[in-house]
Amino acid sequence: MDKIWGQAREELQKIVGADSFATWIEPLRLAGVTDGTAVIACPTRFLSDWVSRHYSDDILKVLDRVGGPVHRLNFETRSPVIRQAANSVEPRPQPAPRAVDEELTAPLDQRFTFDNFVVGKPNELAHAAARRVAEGGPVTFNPLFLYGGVGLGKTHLMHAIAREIQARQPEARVLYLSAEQFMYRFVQALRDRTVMDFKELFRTVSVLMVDDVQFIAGKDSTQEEFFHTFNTLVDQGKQIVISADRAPGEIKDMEERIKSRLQCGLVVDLHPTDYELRLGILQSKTDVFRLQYPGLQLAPGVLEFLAHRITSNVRVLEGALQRLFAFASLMGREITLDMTQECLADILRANDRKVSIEEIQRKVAEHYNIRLSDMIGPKRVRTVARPRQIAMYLSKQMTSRSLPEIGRRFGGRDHTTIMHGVRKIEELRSADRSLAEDIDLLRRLLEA
Ligand SMILES: Nc1ncnc2c1ncn2[C@@H]1O[C@H](COP(=O)(O)OP(=O)(O)OP(=O)(O)O)[C@@H](O)[C@H]1O
Repeated sequence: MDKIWGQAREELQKIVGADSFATWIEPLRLAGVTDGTAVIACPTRFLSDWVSRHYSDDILKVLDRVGGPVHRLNFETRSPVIRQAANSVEPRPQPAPRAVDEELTAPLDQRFTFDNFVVGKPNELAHAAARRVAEGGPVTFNPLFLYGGVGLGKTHLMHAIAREIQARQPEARVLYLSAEQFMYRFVQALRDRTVMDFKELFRTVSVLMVDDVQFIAGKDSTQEEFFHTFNTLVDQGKQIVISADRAPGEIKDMEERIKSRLQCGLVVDLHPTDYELRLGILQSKTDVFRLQYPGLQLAPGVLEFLAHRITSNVRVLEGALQRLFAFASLMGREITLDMTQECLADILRANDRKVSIEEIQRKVAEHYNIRLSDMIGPKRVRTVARPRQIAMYLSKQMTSRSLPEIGRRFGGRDHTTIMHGVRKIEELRSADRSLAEDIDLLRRLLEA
């Protein structure tokens, strides 16, 4: 069976494409073939319904060819290996179009465009400068130096610039590569005694873009060569764009004259993301995932929860959302707050901001001008009960405590009371703008 299914999978991947294959076919197994009926084991009912509706004909045709005769398919839901399967649906990198200089330039990721780049306060200057360079025209600042911490969008902006320039000026020679590639090319040229060709190649480009320039710090001959290349291009009025993980002045073991050259143009910083930017990015990525996983429902409050709890960097945020969609799709369930906490427990733990339930209760009580003791007391009047529910909601959102634990901290209330409170606020949030604003404010105060 394994051999037949192995061959069938290869053929199916060609027919349906890598992404659909990873999402829909990869988790399936061929359990057996009896009297022309193939039994396909699916980890969830959702998956079996979807596959039988959309891929039955393809599967039947392929199985008939490689393991035939097969006239019918029978989909059975069998216990899944969820985590493994969830891991396997990571979207494959798309084949990337290459920039003008096929031989030298690094491949550009087609997802990294200006359209897909979400702009907020922390990155608006970097974005504006990148756009300006991408528009072409007279070189006003040279180089453009973009820097910022891990996963904040430097490479994304670099690729977007390269693509945009290529689209606007197809004749321009845009050379985009990492500083590491620059060094390897240079070392290779030294070894092959083709340094003159190397120099010539670099010096004839229209736009040079070098990612992660901090890599060449401490590598003397590479720095020297980079410095000459840089100067020649600047003298010729060619645009240079550089990225690094820190400001030029802070790159250790980089020659002073290079540092000062790197600071000659415009140096812009991609700041760590704030809540609004993270939420914007999550909304934009969700639109993409919805196309990939049609029909999946996302409960209100989940994106806000992620934007609050995952603050490390955009790459982690994106990975978390991707895992969530894949998991929900395999389980055939709506993405709820509970599922999010279960599925992303490791990421959430790593990002835990350590806000305590007591702090939440104190802040909420102060904000609504009620006594702290009312948080745990029995009063049911709305002026007390509503703030208490808000504190329950924030405790669920901002800590990794379970519902029973939260219940204990709210005067020994049952976990179903906490669940009711959390749901109530989730509902009210979408309907009541001023309540939603209050909650956001409280969150910000607690995070500060
Ligand atoms: N503002 C944004 N809008 C949309 N996606 C973003 C944004 N910022 C970052 N990303 C996404 O986050 C991921 C990481 O970004 P990128 O690779 O550009 O980071 P980086 O700053 O180059 O990090 P590193 O220092 O690790 O190279 C990418 O998938 C990118 O598309």
